[in-house]
Amino acid sequence: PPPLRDEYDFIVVGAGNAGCVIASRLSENGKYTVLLLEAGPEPHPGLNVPAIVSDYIGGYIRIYESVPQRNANLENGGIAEYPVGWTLGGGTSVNNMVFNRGSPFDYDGWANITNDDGWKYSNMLKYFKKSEDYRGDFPSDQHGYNGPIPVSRPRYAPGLENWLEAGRTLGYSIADPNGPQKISFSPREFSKRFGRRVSSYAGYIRPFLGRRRNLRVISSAEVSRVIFEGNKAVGVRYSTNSTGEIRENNYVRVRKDIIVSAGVIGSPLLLLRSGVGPKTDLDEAKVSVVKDLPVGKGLHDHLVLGLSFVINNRSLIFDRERDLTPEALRIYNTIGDGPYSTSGGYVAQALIASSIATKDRNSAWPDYMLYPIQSPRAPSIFPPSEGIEMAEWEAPVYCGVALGRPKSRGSIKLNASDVDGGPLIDFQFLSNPEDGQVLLEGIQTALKIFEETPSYQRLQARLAPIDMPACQQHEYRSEEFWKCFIRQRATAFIHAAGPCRMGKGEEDPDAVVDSRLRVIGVEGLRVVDASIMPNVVNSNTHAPIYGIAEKASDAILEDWEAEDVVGSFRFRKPYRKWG
Ligand SMILES: Cc1cc2nc3c(=O)[nH]c(=O)nc-3n(C[C@H](O)[C@H](O)[C@H](O)COP(=O)(O)OP(=O)(O)OC[C@H]3O[C@@H](n4cnc5c(N)ncnc54)[C@H](O)[C@@H]3O)c2cc1C
Repeated sequence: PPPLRDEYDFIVVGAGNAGCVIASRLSENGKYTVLLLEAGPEPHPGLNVPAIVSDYIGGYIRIYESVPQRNANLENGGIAEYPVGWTLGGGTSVNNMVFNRGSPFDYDGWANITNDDGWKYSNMLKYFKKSEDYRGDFPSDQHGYNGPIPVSRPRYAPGLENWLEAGRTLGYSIADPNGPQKISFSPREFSKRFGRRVSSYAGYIRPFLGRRRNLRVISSAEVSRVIFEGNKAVGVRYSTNSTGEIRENNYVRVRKDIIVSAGVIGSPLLLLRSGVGPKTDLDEAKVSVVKDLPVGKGLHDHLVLGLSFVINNRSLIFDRERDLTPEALRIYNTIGDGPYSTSGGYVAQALIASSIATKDRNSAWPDYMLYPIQSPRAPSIFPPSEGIEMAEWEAPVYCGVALGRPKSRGSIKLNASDVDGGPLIDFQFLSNPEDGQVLLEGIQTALKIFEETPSYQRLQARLAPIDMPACQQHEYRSEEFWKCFIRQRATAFIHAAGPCRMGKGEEDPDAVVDSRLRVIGVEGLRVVDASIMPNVVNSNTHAPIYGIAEKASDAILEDWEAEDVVGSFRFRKPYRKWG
């Protein structure tokens, strides 16, 4: 790698989904020096093989826990686990790779909130296209074909046809999951090439390592503070831990901008520890205040729960023990498909609008997502299938029910008695009752799909009995029962957003960054990642973050190119005077 300098034009904190895009784009034209600091290590190559990610993921995530929630996840004491990627590539090195861009209404809503039409879907489209190398089932002018992130889906997709047929029966169209979102059923597409994961690190950074002398990447380097002189961010302190030898208090200075892309927990935490946040909270934690801003407020996440069903056909599930055979490995290595290419049996999804969307006059804007998981091993956020009684020819499948446009808002705060320890994360799930209503309607639609459509009736699909003592005072499957079930089971979908939300600027009391993602009221500091979304998109989050980061890179380059022109005039003026 190029030698470490004392000072860089740009320092990017966090080589995750957004950070890799920013560091890559800012170093592309060769004019600027860029340092990319990542707290986690190099990712393990095993993370690239979708079916076996769970064997490796443990060493490459950090798991936070929420404070006990009053209305959600009660079966786990209200504590929602929140894992984040802790490795080069961040979330994109550990996630399930489901690629969904979200609804045009999501982005048009951000344009309204920020008063900046640059965020409208029609203006974001070029950035989505720039990030994408589309190989999916729905080619159109909505897609890019030369970007760093390949988007495709394996042909191996057990149960996909049943799902799509059920959608058609219920009157839904089958649509592109990554084009402008519609109320529809779809196959799922993923950020994979040849059945292998392509993370932000693999797509945006690795091809240029050693080739760009102006780009330096350091892994296992955790930034502890942004350092200010007055209200100007001038550098960062970080510790390194590459060879097991910890070196604290390294310092590096910045000439132009520090871009904080440390993720939805890491970014607000770093800002708060550095003195940017609500004055009362910082005073309580004895952190001296650089700028009083609502950092940490506005945290929210999609809320998800799993329903377990049983079907009569074991060939329609991915069963790891049965399916990962030497022959399957041969197929995977030859054509990049087959059981090794599946992200745990994720094959399809549906996006639907509830009565709440209609009440809000947004009936074309879906607000919940349903997705089948064709596997006995559900993600850890769902209960295991072991307890389900079934015949040997039967198989368990799950249906994920996810709230897409949550209205409840929570917060992330420093723990005042341990500023450098874990934060206090409070999603305030279901504090807005409309969120529970949307989930209830989601459950009802899932039941309709599995119990009332011929494609699942042929599979003799049935709901696995729910044994939930906390809800047994309610009639089984009554509305009250489901409301109780939601409070017991619903948990974080790991798509959190909002604690550094963007807004109109200084006059907007809820905003931390302006629409060019500059931290309000300080100089030389930006935030670019999931935490800037004022309202989370109604979709999985990694495809939208590629678009956000591409747009932000353009804004940063534009701003500094304009500044450099002004700067050169500032420099020349005295010459003219003296001349
Ligand atoms: C298990 C899991 C499954 C998921 N599945 C999907 C899916 O299928 N599809 C989808 O679209 N989304 C999925 N997501 C969500 C999605 O991946 C994330 O929302 C998204 O990648 C977050 O991007 P980001 O840029 O905001 O942050 P991240 O990608 O999390 O990047 C932040 C980076 O900053 C680093 N960091 C943090 N603090 C510091 C510090 N102080 N100093 C230096 N570095 C720091 C972290 O290690 C990390 O690498 C999933 C997430 C997880 C965890």
